[in-house]
Amino acid sequence: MSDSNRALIGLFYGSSTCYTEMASEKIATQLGESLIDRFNIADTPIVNAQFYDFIIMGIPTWDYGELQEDWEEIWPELDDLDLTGKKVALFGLGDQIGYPEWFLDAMGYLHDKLASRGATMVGYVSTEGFEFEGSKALTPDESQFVGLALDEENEFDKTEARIAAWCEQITQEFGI
Ligand SMILES: Cc1cc2nc3c(=O)[nH]c(=O)nc-3n(C[C@H](O)[C@H](O)[C@H](O)COP(=O)(O)O)c2cc1C
Repeated sequence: MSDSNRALIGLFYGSSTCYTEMASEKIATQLGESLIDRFNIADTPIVNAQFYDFIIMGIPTWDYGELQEDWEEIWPELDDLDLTGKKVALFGLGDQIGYPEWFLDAMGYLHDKLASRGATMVGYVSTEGFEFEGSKALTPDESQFVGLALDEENEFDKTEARIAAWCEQITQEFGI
């Protein structure tokens, strides 16, 4: 894709049963399709994220606190990214009732990896209203998740409002 065809924001997601993919569509609709190029990491090399100054990444947690399989496969490639000067916002999908001790863990792993590659991480949200026992996706004071928290198993009815509020938040934090 040439520079002139590229949108402002690059969104990269992995998804095994399509929930993260559907959330990525809703986020693109909310922010405006013309602002976003959306990629499934199963088909697009993650190094392409470097073309964008504003990056969104979506990751579900699987198998008791593990990375979703496509993220797991490309994980070593994240070490080659230079994200200096880039702003990155994450969204994570999980199940706070089925897996309360590992809620959204994978988003936490991705957050720490990208921060170590120089990214400025934005898009944190309050944990208020969620019920879980443990999560690797929390800020040090445990008051916030390090990205948008979505639970399509138990709180699908809250997803739309959560996405709308978060998109407004990251638009401000991106400064676009
Ligand atoms: C076998 C299995 C294991 C899961 N393990 C976790 C987990 O450890 N932590 C969590 O927060 N959610 C867990 N989930 C919930 C998924 O993250 C959730 O279903 C998510 O929406 C899947 O997203 P995807 O369809 O994009 O892959 C698990 C779901 C399944 C079916």
